[in-house]
Amino acid sequence: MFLYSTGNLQLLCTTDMEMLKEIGLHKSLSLGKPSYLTKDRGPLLGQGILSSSGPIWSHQRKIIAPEFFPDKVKVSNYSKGEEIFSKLKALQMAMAKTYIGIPGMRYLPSKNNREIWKLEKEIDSLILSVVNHCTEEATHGKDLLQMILDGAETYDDYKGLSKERFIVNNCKNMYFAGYETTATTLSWTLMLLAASPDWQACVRAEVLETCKDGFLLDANALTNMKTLTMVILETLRLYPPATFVIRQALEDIDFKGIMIPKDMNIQIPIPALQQSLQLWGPDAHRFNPERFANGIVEACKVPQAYMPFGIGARICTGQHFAMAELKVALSLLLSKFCFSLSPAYVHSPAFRLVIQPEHGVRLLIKRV
Ligand code: HEM
Repeated sequence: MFLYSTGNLQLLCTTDMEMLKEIGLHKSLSLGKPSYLTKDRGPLLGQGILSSSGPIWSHQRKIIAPEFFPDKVKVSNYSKGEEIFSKLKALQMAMAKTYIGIPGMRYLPSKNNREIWKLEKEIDSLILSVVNHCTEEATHGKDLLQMILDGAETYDDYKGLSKERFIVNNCKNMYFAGYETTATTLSWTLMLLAASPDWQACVRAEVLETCKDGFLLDANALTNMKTLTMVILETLRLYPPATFVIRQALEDIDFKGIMIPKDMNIQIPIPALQQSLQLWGPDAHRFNPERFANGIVEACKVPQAYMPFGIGARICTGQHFAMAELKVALSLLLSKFCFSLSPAYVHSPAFRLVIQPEHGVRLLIKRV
C-alpha cells in the first residue's frame, strides 16, 4: 500500500487483501467513483453510470442493471452504432494522451484537446439522433434505451445535469463500457489460443461437440462449455481490459482501523493482483486455463484477487452478457477457422484507458 499524488489528486494504491474485502463489502454511497472521471475524463464518460456517485449513480444502476439479462439486449441501429463506435475509439485514444489531476489542463486549446472537443460534439449529436429516431419510430419496445429515457423522466434531483445530458452520457457509457472491453478481450483470447495450439484444439473440439447435429448455441449450451469458459477466465486474468478498480471516499471511511479521509482516491491495480506469484503460484505469468478447472474459488489462494469485472456494489453490470458475447463469437470463429500467430505480430500491451495490443493482433487464418 502506498500513497502518491498527481497534480492536485491524492491517490492510495493498495493490494492489501483485507482492505479489498472491505471495499467489496461496502454498500453505502460514501464510497463512489473519483470526481476526476467526470472532469478530466468528462468528454468520454460525462456523468453516466460508469463515473457518477451518490443518488444519481444509484438511480442509473437501478434502471440499467436489470436490463442485462441476455434476452433483453438488442441492437438498435447498427449503421449509426458503427459510426459512434469508431468515433468513441478515436476519442478514447485522444483521452489516453491526457493527464489526470493537473488543474486547468483540460481547458487548454491544445491540438489534442481540440480533437477531443470536436469528437465529443460529434458523438453526442450522433447519439441524440439515434435516440430521436428510436423515439419517433417507437421501434425498440421496452429495452435498455427506453429504460434510460424513462429514467431521465423519473429522476428530478439533477443538480445541473439536464435530461438530455443524462440520456447522452448513459448511452455513451454503455457504448464505451460494452464495446472496447469485450472487443479487446476477444483479441487477446485469439492471440493466446493462436500461441497455444493444444488449448485451441481442445476448445474447438468442445465447440464442435456442442454444436453437432445442427444444435444451436443457447444459454444452456454456453454455460456448459467448460473449456471455453476456462480459457476466457484465464485471458481476463492475464489481460484484464481495466487496469484499476478505482474509488473515492466521499466521507471519512474506516476500513478495519485504516482511516481513509474524505476525497482520497483509492486505486486497486488489477494486473498486479491477478498475476501475483504469492496468490497464483509460480506459473502466475503463464497462460494456464487449467487453473480454472474447478472455478475461480479453487484457482487462487484468495479468490477476491480475481477482479476483471471489478468488485462490490460497482461490479460490472454487463459481465454475464460479456461472457455470453465472447463465447458466441469464439465458438463461431473456432468452429470454422484455425489461428496461428503471424511472424509480423509484435507483443506490446499498451494502456489506452483499457489495456490493448498496441499494434493489433496479427494472425494467420486457415479454414478448419
Ligand atoms: C470483457 C468485458 C468487460 C470487462 C472486462 C468489464 C469490466 C468492467 C470493470 C472493471 C468495471 C468497473 C467495476 C468496478 O469499479 O468495480 C465495469 C463497470 C461497468 N461495466 Fe463492464 N466490463 C465488460 C463488459 C461490459 C459490457 C458488455 C457492458 C454492457 C453492455 C458493461 C457495462 C458496465 C457498466 C454499466 C459498468 C458500471 C457499473 C457501475 O458503476 O455501477 N461492461 N466493467
